[in-house]
Amino acid sequence: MSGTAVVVMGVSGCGKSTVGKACAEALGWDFVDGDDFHSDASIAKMRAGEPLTDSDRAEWLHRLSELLADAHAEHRQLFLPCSALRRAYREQLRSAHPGLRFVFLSLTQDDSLARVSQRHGHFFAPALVASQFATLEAPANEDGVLTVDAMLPVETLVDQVSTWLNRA
Ligand SMILES: Nc1ncnc2c1ncn2[C@@H]1O[C@H](COP(=O)(O)OP(=O)(O)OP(=O)(O)O)[C@@H](O)[C@H]1O
Ligand SMILES: O=C(O)[C@H](O)[C@@H](O)[C@H](O)[C@H](O)CO
Repeated sequence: MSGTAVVVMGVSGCGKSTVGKACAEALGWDFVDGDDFHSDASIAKMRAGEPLTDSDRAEWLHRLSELLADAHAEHRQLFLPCSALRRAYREQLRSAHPGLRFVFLSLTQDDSLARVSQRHGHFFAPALVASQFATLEAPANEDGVLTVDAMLPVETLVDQVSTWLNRA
């Protein structure tokens, strides 16, 4: 699995950071949080309850693509949480890292809203959850994708991801 990178994707509150971090710890891989690559302007927008546009996301995805290209060149094993809501965003990331994999954490809008509303100290405004679902293009029929139920316990999700990676 040398050089494997996994983008943990899905709408806000699906558990990308939690599950990505737990998988990285369990497997001894690197963890880099995609949210750390947003511009200050994008963070301010999300805090204010304003959805990001394609052009807001373009620069962010460009930075993440550079990170993935470096990881590929260095044969780094990496978990990277990134919403990657649209297929075009995923294609952009794939073009930076051949063989890039995605774990899609799937959950309902009600469950996402409940999680985002209960979470404290995070910039993401709960009012934005609906727009996340409006933007989401689920990664059906795409190669290298594992879809999992985001409401399962974290340990179960780590097991599912590890089994999938070991099978490849
Ligand atoms: N499998 C799970 N079971 C129970 N609670 C979970 C699970 N996954 C995440 N959570 C909780 O749900 C909330 C959202 O999780 P997290 O911040 O990891 O989501 P996220 O997808 O990274 O969100 P964002 O994209 O908004 O940063 C947190 O309070 C976290 O503790
Ligand atoms: O693509 C987007 O609309 C945004 O990037 C969000 O999804 C955030 O990155 C994150 O999920 C919030 O914490």
